[in-house]
Amino acid sequence: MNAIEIKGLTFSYGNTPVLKGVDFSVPQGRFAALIGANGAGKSTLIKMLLGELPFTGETGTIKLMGQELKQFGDWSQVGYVPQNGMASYKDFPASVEEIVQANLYARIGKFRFGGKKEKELVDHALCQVGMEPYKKRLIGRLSGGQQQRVLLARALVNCPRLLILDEPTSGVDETNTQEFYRLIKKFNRSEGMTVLMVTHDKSCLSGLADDVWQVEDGRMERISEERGENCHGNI
Ligand SMILES: Nc1ncnc2c1ncn2[C@@H]1O[C@H](COP(=O)(O)OP(=O)(O)OP(=O)(O)O)[C@@H](O)[C@H]1O
Repeated sequence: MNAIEIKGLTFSYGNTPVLKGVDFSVPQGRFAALIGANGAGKSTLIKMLLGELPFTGETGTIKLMGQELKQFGDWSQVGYVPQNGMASYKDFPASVEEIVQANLYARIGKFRFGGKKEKELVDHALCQVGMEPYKKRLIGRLSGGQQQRVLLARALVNCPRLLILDEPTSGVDETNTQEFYRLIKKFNRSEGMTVLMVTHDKSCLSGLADDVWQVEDGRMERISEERGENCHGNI
């Protein structure tokens, strides 16, 4: 099954077309990278996948885990790490553990606070990314690379089947970038977690991504693969 399947997708901001008939799929368990020039439409595509932009069936189809986006409801299956996720929240008054736990509200419910089980899940997610020792610290008092690791823990706390990352290491130094990629690859391989990562860092892709897709002129083309049969169109 494809974790992501997009057919004939078009999207415009006002009268400006950005996506002009995108065909794209990521089979479950695979690691796909998305590259393309500034303004090519990568983040727009991610926003559409996350249901953050208006979408009508007339402009193509998006399926997540085999379900039409409009019907898809279990967002705990999807983890998301944004670009420079906490950069505009320097004084955000929440601790690392609160930031991660916030992603558990769907299971905690509106009327109570997280209990022992939720605290264990948060600790586990923070341990996985090496940030458990910082759990009481305010998020704004961490470095950019550390904040991105916390956002990765936040994405992982629900054990998602699909992890989407939008330039997760922009502004992160080389050593921490490599460590970040190593972690993502580990979850992809050991947990079978499907990964879609937007990146400008082409040098990282060898040995990391199974497929590399390029967005150009509103369309997508698969330009390379490590495991697969052909280099164009859907798998
Ligand atoms: N909210 C918006 N309203 C109007 N136009 C937008 C909006 N957001 C993005 N755009 C335009 O849509 C196009 C695609 O933008 P998008 O952010 O998807 O590109 P990108 O490939 O992610 O770029 P980058 O690599 O710079 O992050 C760009 O021309 C951009 O200026």
